Amino acid sequence: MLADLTAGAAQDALARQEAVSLADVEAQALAAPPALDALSALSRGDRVKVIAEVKRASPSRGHLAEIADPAGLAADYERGGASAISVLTEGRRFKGSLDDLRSVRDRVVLPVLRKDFVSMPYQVFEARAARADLVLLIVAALDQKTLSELFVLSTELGMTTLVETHSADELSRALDLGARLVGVNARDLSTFELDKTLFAQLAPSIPADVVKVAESAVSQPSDVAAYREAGADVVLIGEALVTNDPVSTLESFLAV
Ligand SMILES: O=C(O)c1ccccc1NCC(=O)[C@H](O)[C@H](O)COP(=O)(O)O
Repeated sequence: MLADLTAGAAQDALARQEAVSLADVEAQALAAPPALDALSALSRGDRVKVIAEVKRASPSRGHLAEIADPAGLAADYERGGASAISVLTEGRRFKGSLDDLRSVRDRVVLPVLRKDFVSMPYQVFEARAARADLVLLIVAALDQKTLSELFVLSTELGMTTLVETHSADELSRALDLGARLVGVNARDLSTFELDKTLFAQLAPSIPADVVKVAESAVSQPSDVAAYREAGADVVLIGEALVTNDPVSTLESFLAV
């Protein structure tokens, strides 16, 4: 599944490259206003922070929410206390787009994450051209050379990279890069199985100065509390926010 998602996202990026060349998208990226300092926005504070996700659908859950106005939803997230917004831009299975990201960027002042299956420099330039402040790189989807090249490119463009892991080996590959923002996804992206204990298993191996993100599987405040107890600085939440009232649900998660 992860290989299919990554290959599909690359195919779609190559199709967009027919319309806007690599040189043009690079020029747009370099001309964009500077990225916001997402790492500072997400660094450990007294309370857990939330990256709130704009997520219409997913391979594991199918249709989740219509979200006709992604910018309006992001504004609700901002009002509810989110520290950053994640926008799924993958079109085939998540029904997202870069237009969603651009409209969110225009509405909120929070850092915005491009959440996609990135495997090519073109997609990193696109993210910055759309004024994303963060980009996701999934260790399981990339060999170490490609991962490193995309990480360096994202950093050179001024973005923060959320490096996503799902095992001890992937975590060590993320730390080898010098990643400052590391995610542990409870969801196995190939089987969709959720392991809410994975973050607690891997977190002790993440250095104290690395910002730790627990991703997926939050459905109630006690899930946020458990991630926080296990050392999460940040929790990334999608489904629970798009299928419930976003402001009050977010507030309940932040009250733990
Ligand atoms: O959500 C999926 O089904 C999925 C399947 C394959 C690859 C990625 C997938 N989701 C991306 C994410 O990791 C989540 O959108 C994100 O962590 C939020 O998760 P949740 O709060 O459980 O919606």
